Amino acid sequence: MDSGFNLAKNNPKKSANFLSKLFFVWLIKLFRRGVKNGISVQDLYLPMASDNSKTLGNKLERYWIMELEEAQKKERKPSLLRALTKTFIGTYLLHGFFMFLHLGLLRSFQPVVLSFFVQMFAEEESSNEHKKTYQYLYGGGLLLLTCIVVFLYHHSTLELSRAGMKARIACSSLLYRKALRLSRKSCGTDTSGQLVNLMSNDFLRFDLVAPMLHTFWIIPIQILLITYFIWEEVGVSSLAGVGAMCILTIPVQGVMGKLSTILRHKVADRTDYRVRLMSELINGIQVIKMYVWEKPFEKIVQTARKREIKMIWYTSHLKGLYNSFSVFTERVTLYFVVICYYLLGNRITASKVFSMAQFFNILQLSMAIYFPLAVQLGAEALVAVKRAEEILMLEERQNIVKRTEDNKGISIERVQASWTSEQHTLKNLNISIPTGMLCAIVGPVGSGKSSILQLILGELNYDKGTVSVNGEIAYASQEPWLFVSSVRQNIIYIENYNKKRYANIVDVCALKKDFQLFPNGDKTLVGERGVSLSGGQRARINLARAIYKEADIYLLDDPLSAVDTHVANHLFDECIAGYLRGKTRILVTHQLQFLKKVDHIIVLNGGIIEGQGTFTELMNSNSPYLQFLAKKEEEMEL
Ligand SMILES: Nc1ncnc2c1ncn2[C@@H]1O[C@H](COP(=O)(O)OP(=O)(O)OP(=O)(O)O)[C@@H](O)[C@H]1O
Repeated sequence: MDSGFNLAKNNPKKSANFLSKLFFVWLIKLFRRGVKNGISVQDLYLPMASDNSKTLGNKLERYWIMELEEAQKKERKPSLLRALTKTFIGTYLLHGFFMFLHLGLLRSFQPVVLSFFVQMFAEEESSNEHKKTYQYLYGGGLLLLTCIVVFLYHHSTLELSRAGMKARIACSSLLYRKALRLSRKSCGTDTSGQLVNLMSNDFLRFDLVAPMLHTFWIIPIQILLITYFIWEEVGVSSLAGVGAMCILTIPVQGVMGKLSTILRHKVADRTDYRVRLMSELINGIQVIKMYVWEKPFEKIVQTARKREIKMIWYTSHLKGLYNSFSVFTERVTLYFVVICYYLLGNRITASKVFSMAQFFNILQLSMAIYFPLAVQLGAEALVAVKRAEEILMLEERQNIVKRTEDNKGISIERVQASWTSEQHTLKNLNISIPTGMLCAIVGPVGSGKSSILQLILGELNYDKGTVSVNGEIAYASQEPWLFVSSVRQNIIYIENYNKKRYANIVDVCALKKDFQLFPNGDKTLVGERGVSLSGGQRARINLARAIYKEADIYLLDDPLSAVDTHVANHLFDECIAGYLRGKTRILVTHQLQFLKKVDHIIVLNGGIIEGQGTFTELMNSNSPYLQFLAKKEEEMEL
């Protein structure tokens, strides 16, 4: 549960002065360390306050909630893209303007100054009296222009990438928060694979796409400006070059953009499937090894990976094909212009060819590299946003916990709830459990016992009736859940360690003897998902974690079935009926001997309450399920 370290070094950018920021001097220490020893996670600085995941997550969440409300009012689909735009538009536009300055304006002027500079060395200019002064002037201008372009380029690209990084972090934070609120019903779908893939893969596109997005409006302006400059240099011949450049790039880009969206969707789906498959395999690795199913499962994974790689192969080839276009576009266009200019009877000079080579180099960079890259990354980022939207729209847990002063621990009235749209799992449920009562839920397999606990936890949403729960809830699941850490950490979980309480709980959960058997007592490490423990030990540690939490209501899903009768009696008498006395408790169980000791029993069958009351009341009313349990017990005793 603990990542093991915290970043401790303050970010030097915070205290850096203007010059240090301008030349990135604040980073030199880190680079030096990197050159000497390589950089490890411990060397990294604390993020700036404005890059903090909590701050960014809060900001985006605010706009996302506003977007949800607006979409509901206007009866349209909510858009994460709109929320993202509202969150980051300020800084993004400012640095977009700086990008326009260097990419759109200053870069386009560079070849013009270069042309003047080259002209100063041409023979016919030798008569010019101020030739030297102009040479210095244009040379200095060129140098100054290059310096400004370099500074603007680095700082605006860095800040725009930072905006992309912020969008990635904010989206990851928003999805993480959503994942914690998802109902069990939503978790049952393909969600976990999708979440992992989105956070580790899809959202990375934001960092890359952020500096590129401005090219959508800057490049058309740049093209107009450069076309004008080329026109000034070579007149009508410029159209041949710009036309050739447009033909070689725009249609290809359109096709590329469409194809890359389709392929990205396919790759993402196949990666989701593989990640889900792998996580299921790892979860069930014990069973797979036990039945020696390694080879067939290896084949399944290989097939999934092959299908994924096939799509990645197509994407890479498409990228390769397009990159090969960019290599000859610049030369071909320059060739067209020069030939056209010559055929129209003009004389070609060095200043014209040099400046035009530069103009076409810029055009080629923008039209054949930046623009298509922006189209491709934009399409991929859009797919990521759409996929994130799907998760953000999934059903959430209902928060039904109330704190009222009345004596009602749990009250469920006329509730109808279902996991799927086809069938109702719980029907017309009426339960009232006063504070401090010990209530047992019994019923055949699949009758809905665990579903009632999920309903109380707010994990199963209901479409009719009311559920009110008065107080804090602790829950012990039917399937024990353990994480990789010490046994003690598995029990205290996220609560504070209280020696006395902990010792009591170890005692009532019959764990003392087990701790003596462990090599390091309760400090023994639990292996991945508790593989080094027996089923009974896992169930008791899982129960102990729920009991350790100071709560008003304890929901215990069949904790006694994984242990022998002797231990089950100890758990019931010492823990459930003893230590937790005075708390509201719901115990799911199949064991008749405990039903005699509880205050209230609910008999469930097919999602309907077949009967409820004390043990004697139910036996007197000939409850079929209790009769069945009693008969079974008699048979066992014989
Ligand atoms: N997370 C879930 N998603 C979809 N359906 C579910 C989910 N959990 C339970 N169900 C369905 O709800 C019905 C009731 O299941 P539930 O687990 O509540 O029964 P149960 O009485 O606790 O059974 P058992 O004694 O085996 O634990 C079953 O048909 C089951 O398939």
